[in-house]
Amino acid sequence: MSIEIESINKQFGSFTALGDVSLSIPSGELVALLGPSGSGKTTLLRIIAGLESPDSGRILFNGEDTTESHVRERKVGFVFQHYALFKHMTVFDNVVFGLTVRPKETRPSKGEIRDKVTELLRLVQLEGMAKRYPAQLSGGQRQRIALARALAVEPQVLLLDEPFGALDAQVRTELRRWLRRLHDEIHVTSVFVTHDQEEALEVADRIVVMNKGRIEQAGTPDQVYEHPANPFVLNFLGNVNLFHGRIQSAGEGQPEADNSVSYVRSHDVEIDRSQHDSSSLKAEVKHIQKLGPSVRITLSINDSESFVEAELTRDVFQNLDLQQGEQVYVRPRQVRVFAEDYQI
Ligand SMILES: Nc1ncnc2c1ncn2[C@@H]1O[C@H](COP(=O)(O)OP(=O)(O)OP(=O)(O)O)[C@@H](O)[C@H]1O
Repeated sequence: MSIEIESINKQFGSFTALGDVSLSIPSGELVALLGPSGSGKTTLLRIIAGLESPDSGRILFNGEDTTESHVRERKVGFVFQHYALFKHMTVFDNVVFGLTVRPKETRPSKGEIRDKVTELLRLVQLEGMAKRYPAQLSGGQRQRIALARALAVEPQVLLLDEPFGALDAQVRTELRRWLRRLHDEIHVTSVFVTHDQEEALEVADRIVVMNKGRIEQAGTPDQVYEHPANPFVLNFLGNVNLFHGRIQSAGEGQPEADNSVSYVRSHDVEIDRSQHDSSSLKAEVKHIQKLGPSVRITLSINDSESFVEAELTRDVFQNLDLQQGEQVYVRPRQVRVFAEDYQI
């Protein structure tokens, strides 16, 4: 089922939660709504679901206006961050809940329901757990059961609001890979909300970057990462350094614009012991912070007030054998230039 979001506006009092948001989601796509807290992701998701109505604009499912139709008629499945399963019910009963509450005429037979649960538990890789209670499952397993429950009613659209937000980092990583594989298997049009750029980059077919109730950019993970439309997107998808005016990057010509701001991602800053070329800037190592597989170095550029952050792999850091207080050279590998007046 395709989703068409047409010029959606939503105010809460005088606050604009969504300002003229339009987006086309083709059938079968897995889309991530990515943005900082308060950017309007959940509001948009709730409007797609029919849990909230827009002040103006339309939502079309397969070309049909659903704006007035009730949440039950929209055939959407939900998974929320804290979608508590019914504690007193087994996994089996939780998964089939949406089917057993249907009127008799449309309710599947007991045999059909049993087959369905077996199939769904296979899909979420929790075969053999039908008789357990939620308290006997891990957080990650519970979210997979929540997903099985959402899928039981054969939704045309699956909406996920920070589905792995409450889980620890390792389980989160496992589950997002698993969600990607699951989507490759079932191809249901899915929209998931996240503020975690890594999660969006890894899972989604397309990322919609939101900020202050507007869409800053929509594109494939490669497009938004490699060709950010503006400094907000660049900054949100990785740490950046900001230089007023022009700076030269290694291997590239000098940027043209005069009143421009240059942005360099931390992992695009190279540190050398000797001056490489005219793009090298002399700097002092101020601070070294080890972050698992990478190391973040803060440097101050000599004869200026500017600080630069460089992110190095452990290997590169160890080879350089950097010490706090040392004089080195920094070289931006890739510089992106945007007009000065853009606010991050
Ligand atoms: N029912 C409401 N009444 C008033 N303000 C609201 C309501 N719902 C949301 N808002 C406001 O609208 C803005 C957007 O909220 P929304 O939940 O869509 O953001 P979000 O991007 O999903 O953020 P988060 O990642 O923190 O959940 C926020 O500033 C929020 O306070």
